[in-house]
Amino acid sequence: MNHNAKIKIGIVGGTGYTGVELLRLLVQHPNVELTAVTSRSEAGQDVHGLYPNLRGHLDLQFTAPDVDNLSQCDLVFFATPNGVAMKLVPELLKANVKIVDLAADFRLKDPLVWEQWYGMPHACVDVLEQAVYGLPEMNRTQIAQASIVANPGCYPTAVQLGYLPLLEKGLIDPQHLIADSKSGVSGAGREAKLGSLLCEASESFKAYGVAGHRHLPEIRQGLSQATGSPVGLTFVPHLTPMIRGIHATLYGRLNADSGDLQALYEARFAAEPFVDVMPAGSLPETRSVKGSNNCRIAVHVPQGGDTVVVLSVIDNLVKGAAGQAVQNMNIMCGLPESAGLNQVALMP
Ligand SMILES: NC(=O)C1=CN([C@@H]2O[C@H](COP(=O)(O)OP(=O)(O)OC[C@H]3O[C@@H](n4cnc5c(N)ncnc54)[C@H](OP(=O)(O)O)[C@@H]3O)[C@@H](O)[C@H]2O)C=CC1
Ligand SMILES: CC(=O)N[C@@H](CCC(=O)OP(=O)(O)O)C(=O)O
Repeated sequence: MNHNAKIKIGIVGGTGYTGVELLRLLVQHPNVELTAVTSRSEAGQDVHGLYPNLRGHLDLQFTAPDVDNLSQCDLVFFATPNGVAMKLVPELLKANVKIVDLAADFRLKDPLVWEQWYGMPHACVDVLEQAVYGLPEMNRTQIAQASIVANPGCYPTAVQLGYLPLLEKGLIDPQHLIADSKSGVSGAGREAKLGSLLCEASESFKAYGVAGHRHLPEIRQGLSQATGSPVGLTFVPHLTPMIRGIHATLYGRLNADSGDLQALYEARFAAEPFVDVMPAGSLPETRSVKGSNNCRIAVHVPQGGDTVVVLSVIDNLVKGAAGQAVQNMNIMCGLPESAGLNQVALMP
């Protein structure tokens, strides 16, 4: 790709929380030009009319999601509910448009598993086969060659990054992994839902999806790739009364000779621009990554026992969605991986 010409970008689903987060990041990206931002409900309206944070940064109107219009782009992000992208992507790929899907349409390699968890048959199994799972810390080389990237889910990003070093080295029992994970309410999207109301979600804390959450097969698929064989995982998500952030507390039973885990984590992520292994004994906070594309990780072995506890935090809308999507775009387009992604988190 010619680095002097700006990459023409389309966003399908520009009114949602991940859509506006893509806009926040991309208006400051040096190598892109936003050419199409879609919304069915806001078509014809100024984007900055809905999101005043973009006033002075973007002069564009929402348009209806039209394939002919989107085909003029070099790369299109889908920030839409599950099941939307798979209907439009085949035509866009034929028009040589690269795709990053923030939804789950292309994340699960087995179409029957997808149907089981998402309740609908897959619309383009051939495209599913060519899609690359967009966790750069695992699949960077394949992402660089991909026409279509499946951006990981928010919980799966925090959980997989936290477990990878231990599983790659075979240091924990892969059959009894426990991922106790908490998310802010923006993880549920902008659409009106009872559970997202202030009076329902604030000043309270609860688990959900204990019997089975659709991120379970996604995390299992990624961790099985890391170990080379199926893993056993108990994944319990929780809703916390905050807007952004994911905190995953990950447990594993150590094998006898596990060695210096702090050194292992530091070495595994030394070259990763967006994974910060914190000093021994640290307790990462979600606010330390709020608004940034970082994952901060700390590794503990309480009382020197046989259980390792890994703490992994991300912003669900950034490393868990839009930031990782831009990171994938950078890799796919041969740009510096950190281009447009150097935001420092907001504290407090
Ligand atoms: N929120 C988060 O933290 C994360 C979300 N994701 C995933 O990213 C995707 C987007 O999430 P989020 O931004 O939270 O969702 P929202 O509900 O906030 O936004 C959805 C967007 O999609 C558009 N849309 C809805 N239906 C269609 C359709 N049939 N055709 C075209 N556009 C449509 C909506 O606009 P309009 O109706 O006006 O067209 C809206 O802009 C989802 O798949 C979600 O699971 C992934 C990781 C984290
Ligand atoms: C707090 C909350 O509701 N979180 C969402 C997950 C976030 C997400 O959007 O994940 P996908 O991209 O895989 O759909 C949930 O549990 O359904």
